[in-house]
Amino acid sequence: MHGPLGVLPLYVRGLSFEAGGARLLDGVSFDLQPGERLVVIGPNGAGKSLLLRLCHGLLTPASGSVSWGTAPGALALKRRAMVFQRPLMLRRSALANITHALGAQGMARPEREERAATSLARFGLTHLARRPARVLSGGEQQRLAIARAWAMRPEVLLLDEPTSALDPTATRAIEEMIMACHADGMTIVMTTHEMGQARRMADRILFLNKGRLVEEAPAERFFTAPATQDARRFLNGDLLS
Ligand SMILES: Nc1ncnc2c1ncn2[C@@H]1O[C@H](COP(=O)(O)OP(=O)(O)OP(=O)(O)O)[C@@H](O)[C@H]1O
Repeated sequence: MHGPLGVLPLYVRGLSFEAGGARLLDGVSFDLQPGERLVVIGPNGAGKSLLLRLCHGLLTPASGSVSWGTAPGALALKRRAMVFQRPLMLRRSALANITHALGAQGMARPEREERAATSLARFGLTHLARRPARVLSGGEQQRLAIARAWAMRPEVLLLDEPTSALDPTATRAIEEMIMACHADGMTIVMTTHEMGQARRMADRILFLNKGRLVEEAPAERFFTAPATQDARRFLNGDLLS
């Protein structure tokens, strides 16, 4: 999945974001290497969603830079996909939501149909193909959103709290899908509130607090021996936003 013009590594340097006169993200720097599962955690309002949105180009930084590999801009955008907390579905069938997204990327119709069907089958969702996407349950919609993202064959999948509105069964299904995307070669960046999920999913942790990157560490080390007092307090449930 990584062509010569890939989007990785990602280099984020001194990234800041301001709104309403407030500095909401302040000087965040990190790298992302191919094949990683990077999980961004931190209290409410820490800036996790902002960081993902800035990385995906949905927001413009006040200062600093986001630099995605060597692929030129338009191609780099095609090579990453973002999944939101509440999926955006068009008023059409589950299958058509995928074919539409592929069409928007310029894929020819016969290939779109085949790719969309393959994607639903990959995740055991074929039975939903003809159902209107908007009447699917929250968990089904999120599974469809990930199948749609997978269909684009991105190098990088960005997920912003993909399970926060879901029950434990649906959460497990989504986690398995994300792991399957990773097994298929995609690099994963996700935010979560749920520390059990962060432990299950992460190779590496970025811990944000009040718009700053407080700690960056391999997941095992972060959870067994956090280096900062803020991270220790957060893991003990004592650090509130
Ligand atoms: N476009 C915006 N304009 C003004 N303030 C914003 C904007 N987007 C986010 N914020 C504020 O920036 C801060 C960080 O928001 P962000 O959504 O990134 O936090 P988060 O870490 O994802 O939190 P949560 O875990 O609650 O989702 C919050 O105080 C939020 O209210």
